[in-house]
Amino acid sequence: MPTILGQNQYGKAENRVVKITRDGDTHHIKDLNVSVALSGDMDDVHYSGSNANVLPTDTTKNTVFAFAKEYGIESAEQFGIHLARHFVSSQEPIHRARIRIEEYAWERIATSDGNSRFIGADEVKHSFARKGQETRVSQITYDGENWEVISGLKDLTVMNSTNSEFWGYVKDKYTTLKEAYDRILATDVSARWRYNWTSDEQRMPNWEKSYEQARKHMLQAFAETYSLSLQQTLYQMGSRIINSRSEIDEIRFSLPNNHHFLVDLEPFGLKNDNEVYFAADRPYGLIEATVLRDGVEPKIPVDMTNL
Ligand SMILES: O=c1[nH]c(=O)c2[nH]c(=O)[nH]c2[nH]1
Repeated sequence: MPTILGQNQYGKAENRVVKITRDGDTHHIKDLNVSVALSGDMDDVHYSGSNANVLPTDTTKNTVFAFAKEYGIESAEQFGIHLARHFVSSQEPIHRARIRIEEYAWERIATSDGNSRFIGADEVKHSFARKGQETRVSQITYDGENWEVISGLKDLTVMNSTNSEFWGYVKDKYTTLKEAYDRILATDVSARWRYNWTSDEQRMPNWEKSYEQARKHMLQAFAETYSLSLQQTLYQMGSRIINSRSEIDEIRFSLPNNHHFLVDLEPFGLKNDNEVYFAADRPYGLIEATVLRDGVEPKIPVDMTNL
């Protein structure tokens, strides 16, 4: 049965590039998921396996990261235009380039007090929360006499583009991790907190206000902690809530460490001065712990934050 090749395209999909632009100590983030699809004179590679017209998909990936440094990311559209033009105009066999880009929006974490050296008027200059995606959750249990209310949130994605280090850890024969003195710290917060209210219906907490305040304190602690580990940041987030909200006795966190690896741009003659990162999705470190008011029995189940 004779066959012919139909429409075809190829390239590297889902290049997760994060670009930090430093304007003094104010940082700006562009966080993109860039997919490259090229087409042109590609009959030979399909029919005979000749790669003579094939720019490797690996090269298309490198180009995305190198262009983030060389041209910056002014907008997704502008970045896509640069890339598409480059592939079509620099490679004779390539006639068409389709660049698809998803952009993840971030907003600065607001603070109430201006007393931290990291804080401007009312925003942290290097701390961001991803726009509009967290889910608020709660679990209410009643046995006819007593109530147990556990509230929380999941998928609250936050990032500090500086003020995070990780060093001084155990090194054995399998350790390859390099010590970091200025890294990105990013996580998707999953937290559950337990209210100490159990019965007096006249003295029920204001659930809406309590949620807003717990979320706010958690975010402020994330933004304001100069972090030596995600574990340390977790503890600060938890104790800030316990110390500022008397109605909450216990909080449990599950925090993935969303790794951002500096891209080696030296092969392209470019210096990466903590600007261009590859946002890896897996594997990730997973840091989990409960923070309790002193003297209180822990009651939040260990696995609850993973639900
Ligand atoms: O904040 C961190 N805590 C760790 O336990 C850890 N382990 C690791 O490889 N990187 C990190 N980062």
